[in-house]
Amino acid sequence: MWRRADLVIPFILKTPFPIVSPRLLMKRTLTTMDTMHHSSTFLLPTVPENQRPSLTYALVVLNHNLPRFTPLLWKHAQLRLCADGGANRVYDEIPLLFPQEETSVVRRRYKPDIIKGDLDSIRPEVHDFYTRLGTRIVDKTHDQDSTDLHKCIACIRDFAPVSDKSNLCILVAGALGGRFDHEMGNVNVICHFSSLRVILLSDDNLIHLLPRTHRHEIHIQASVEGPHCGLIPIGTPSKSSTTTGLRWDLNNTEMEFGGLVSTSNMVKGETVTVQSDCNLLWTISLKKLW
Ligand SMILES: Nc1ncnc2c1ncn2[C@@H]1O[C@H](COP(=O)(O)OP(=O)(O)OP(=O)(O)O)[C@@H](O)[C@H]1O
Ligand SMILES: Cc1ncc(C[n+]2csc(CCO)c2C)c(N)n1
Repeated sequence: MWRRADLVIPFILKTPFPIVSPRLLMKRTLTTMDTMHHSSTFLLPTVPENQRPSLTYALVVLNHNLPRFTPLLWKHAQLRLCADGGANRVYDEIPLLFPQEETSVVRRRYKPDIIKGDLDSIRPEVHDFYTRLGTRIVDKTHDQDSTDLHKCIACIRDFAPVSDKSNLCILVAGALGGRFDHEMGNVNVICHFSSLRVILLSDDNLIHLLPRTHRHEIHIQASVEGPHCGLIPIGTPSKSSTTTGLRWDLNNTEMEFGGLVSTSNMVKGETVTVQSDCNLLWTISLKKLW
């Protein structure tokens, strides 16, 4: 659980996926490589007892169309940030998801803990509204070399309590389907913070990184996601990727941009496993339920 004091006391990052040398990595691959589990239970209205995640969630709202399931993410999260103009989205769009309720009541219920960025997009009335509610507004105008999302993830990484770091999961709402430079900037952020679990979300898609340091088990929540999926080598070509549970499985397969990348693939059952010599992006379609 985050307390206010936790937000102001920096801690040294203890990476959940320690950096290992290629030789050691090879040795571990041949012996035991740790398995990392992934499950989109944060998209379920109620999570069954036997699927309760051991993760702590933080939510970052970006300045693009809010996914309709944002209230669900908000409920799961223990810390809620808006990246600059993301605050306008919470202010304008959350009340539209509750048409039966009074706008001002809904607005007060959805109070971000922090608004962070260069603050060139948040509107003055939105800034005033959340200042009065007690939201911490962090102005970083001088930094024009990193995106507002980058600033938010760095803030969560630096200020989350040490005990929460290894099971911290950051959900990013409104990350896809907008301006392509912003989308690529958002994907770059998950690569930059590759030791953290960061999940990019839109109404239609979910994307996260599968670090090469681990074997991965993805537990498909078929009621909310799939069947369309993809595995994409990002940054460097993969000499060898192997999967189970896909319509078109990879078997020590090479992948690279300009050659083969696994798009338009499909999940077959409840579990997909992935192992690769490179970091891969995992993407899966979301169902139109909300
Ligand atoms: N069209 C979009 N598609 C995807 N993500 C977006 C889009 N617009 C904004 N974002 C995300 O929301 C964050 C906040 O955006 P905002 O519009 O407030 O500021 P910006 O000046 O456009 O972004 P930045 O300062 O990060 O370049 C951005 O850092 C980015 O991650
Ligand atoms: C090579 C290079 N390309 C673009 C930018 C501009 N830029 C990158 S992130 C960002 C957002 C700040 O909120 C801005 C303006 C830069 N600095 N360096």
